[in-house]
Amino acid sequence: MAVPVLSPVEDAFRRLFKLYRRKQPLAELSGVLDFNRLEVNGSIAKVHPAKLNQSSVSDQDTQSAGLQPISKWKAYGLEGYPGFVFISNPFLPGCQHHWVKQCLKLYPQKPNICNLDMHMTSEETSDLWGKSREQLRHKGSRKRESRSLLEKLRWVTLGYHYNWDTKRYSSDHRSPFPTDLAALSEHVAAACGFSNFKAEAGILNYYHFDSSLGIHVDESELDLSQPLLSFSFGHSSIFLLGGLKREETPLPMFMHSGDIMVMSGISRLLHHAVPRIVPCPEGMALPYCLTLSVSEDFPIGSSIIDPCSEVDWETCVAYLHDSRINMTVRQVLGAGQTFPTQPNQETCTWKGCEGSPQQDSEGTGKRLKVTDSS
Ligand SMILES: O=C(O)CCC(=O)C(=O)O
Ligand SMILES: [Fe+2]
Repeated sequence: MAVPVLSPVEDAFRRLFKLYRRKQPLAELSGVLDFNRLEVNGSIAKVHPAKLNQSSVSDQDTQSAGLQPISKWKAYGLEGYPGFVFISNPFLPGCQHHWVKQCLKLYPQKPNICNLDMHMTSEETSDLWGKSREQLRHKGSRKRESRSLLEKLRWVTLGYHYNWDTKRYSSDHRSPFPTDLAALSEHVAAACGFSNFKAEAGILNYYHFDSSLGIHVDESELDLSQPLLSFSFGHSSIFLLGGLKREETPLPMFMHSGDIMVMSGISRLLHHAVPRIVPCPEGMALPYCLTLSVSEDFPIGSSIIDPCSEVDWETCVAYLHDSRINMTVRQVLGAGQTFPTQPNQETCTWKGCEGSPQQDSEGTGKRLKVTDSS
């Protein structure tokens, strides 16, 4: 006889996740912390300025990665969340375009891996950009069923490819990590005090207005003493930052285009989720910061930012109309560390790590990916 599966007791995190994911009626968002509106809602949590290492990266190097000088960044910490740093859009005008284009045009290409590879041939998944451009251009006038391949993209893995089934990385499942994204990540990590951070794995998540990402902890990396970096572009999201235990009540906050989150120390192991994508605060088709162009004196030739042509940007804009892209970057191995020879050998190098499996929103340990509500 089949043993009935008991559904887990609904905890505070799951309750809030469902509340914010709900479409009808939409949840009241006044309790969601907005780092751009601290004068209005700063009392939702105790927010304080985060101390950055201003001399860790030269102004020339930050500029080359499309970032403002570190001295100009608005960076915040949260009382009760040691190691958590929120950097409110530190990108220079027009420089987010490069990262959006890379996420749509370059990073989905082989040898990187994406969700479409799971059920399509390599020929079918080659040149997603070229195959989607026309459809994206006619987005306004077409039916929902005719989503382009780019709009069917849910995730891309870079560097050490995260294995969604085993929830592990391995030495033989790796491709070169993009050098531009490594430089951006290493500058941000250095500014937050992690000058030897190595960008080794990336997970890019692609969301639409009906997408969410369930409750989970990122703990598959073997060196958890290094931070996890998260970069957001396009429409905004509600991000729920929970506790070490899955059921603890999370703090809801907005992530807008250009915002960066750094999770380190204890915060590296906190549960989190993205229940909902919401239109950018300006209520426009595109966040205001994405309508800005690169300034005339930007040193394009000596930058890792490759200017996005007008026609490429048109395709990006059509895609971003109802989308959000998030890039997370992780260091997998500590200096001199290697992968365990036996699959179950514990090698985690941070004492806070208990090595339990990544959990999805149902707490079943199933694969965790961006999903769309039907
Ligand atoms: O999209 C986000 O903001 C979060 C992504 C995330 O948590 C992950 O990729 O592990
Ligand atoms: Fe995560």
